[in-house]
Amino acid sequence: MRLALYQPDIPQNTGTMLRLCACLAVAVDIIEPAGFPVSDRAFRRAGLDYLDAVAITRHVSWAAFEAARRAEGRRLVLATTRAETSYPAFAFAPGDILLVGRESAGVPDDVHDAADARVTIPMHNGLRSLNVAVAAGMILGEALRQTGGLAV
Ligand SMILES: C[S@@+](CC[C@H](N)C(=O)[O-])C[C@H]1O[C@@H](n2cnc3c(N)ncnc32)[C@H](O)[C@@H]1O
Repeated sequence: MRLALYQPDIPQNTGTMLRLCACLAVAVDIIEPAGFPVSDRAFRRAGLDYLDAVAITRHVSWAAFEAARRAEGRRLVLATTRAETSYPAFAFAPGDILLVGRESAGVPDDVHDAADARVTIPMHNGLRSLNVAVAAGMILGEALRQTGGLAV
């Protein structure tokens, strides 16, 4: 299981997700451009703990990420409010990449359409969305539970 961040735009959310992935032994893909510097040096300068415990792969663009993913034959599962499949009802596989969108704008339509599957966290009526790091934590937890990845 991997977590991919589509053009992350809020450093604090990214820090939270990197820490989550360090603690759960999940590798992270950062799809650039990001809204802030995402180099190792920039993360260290920001005082990000756990950096040595998480495997981060940076991709210069969506196209570069897609090329790498397809070469590895991994399924892409998009977390989105625009899906009908509730995440616990989805059958995750160990090689899946869970993709989360920008805090400000989610993902564009072409990225939405490129995903092999789309899952949602059902929410109370009329509410817009969860914080991206919270959504990532909930879905990753379920995906790892299903695939036996919680025993790190
Ligand atoms: C704050 S939301 C983006 C909101 C944005 N205004 C939109 O319309 O997509 C940031 C990301 O968190 C994830 N997310 C938030 N709430 C979610 C939910 N209920 N189900 C699945 N993913 C969710 C998605 O990956 C989303 O792209």
